[in-house]
Amino acid sequence: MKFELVEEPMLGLKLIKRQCAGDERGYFSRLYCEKALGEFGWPSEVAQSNFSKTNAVGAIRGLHFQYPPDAEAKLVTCVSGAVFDVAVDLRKGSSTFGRWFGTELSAKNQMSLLVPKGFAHGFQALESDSMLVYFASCAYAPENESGVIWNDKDLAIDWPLPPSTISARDQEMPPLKSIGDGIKV
Ligand SMILES: Cc1cn([C@H]2C[C@H](O)[C@@H](COP(=O)(O)OP(=O)(O)O[C@H]3O[C@@H](C)C(=O)[C@@H](O)[C@H]3O)O2)c(=O)[nH]c1=O
Repeated sequence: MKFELVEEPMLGLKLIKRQCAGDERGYFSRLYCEKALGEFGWPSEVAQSNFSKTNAVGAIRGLHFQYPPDAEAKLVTCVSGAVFDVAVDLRKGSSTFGRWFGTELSAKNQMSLLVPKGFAHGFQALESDSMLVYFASCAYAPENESGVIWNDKDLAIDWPLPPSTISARDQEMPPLKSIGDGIKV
């Protein structure tokens, strides 16, 4: 059971569908596979695997990224509920610098988003108690952690729901403009 490429909306940003083997018990699918995902551009080993549960419909987490040398690729999967998952291209010299892509990831649709290094990532919960698992290619490095404000005027992300909960830290994130012409990854 492997993965199918559904869409590559920006270079290296890949929407992937997990193939499932179903039977009377339920189904089986791979969350991560070094060989198969390497073929989709996953850059290295997994340094960290994260899990988050978001209680309230409309809650937003993000947009987050880490500066080099701690830039991370992330493979994001929703294992319960549903989220609107967003990636923003911050790569210096990229023809899609400053563009965002959003898509629904849910336990039902079996999609995962492979977010390459040099992107900011965030999401909005579309259902209560939505749970995400994400693999990261680099460990958490708070000294190199940063972000972009979720409602940045230049980005103009079309969040599907009115925002409900947002952390104090995320409400103080800088604007896209503060990143200048981008991050060299
Ligand atoms: C991300 C992270 C946080 N923490 C700590 C810091 C803090 O005390 C607590 C909660 O952190 P945050 O508020 O940053 O959690 P959260 O807002 O869920 O952060 C996550 O957001 C999404 C959008 C991402 O893309 C992730 O990479 C990550 O940045 O957990 C770690 O110990 N390790 C980690 O890897």
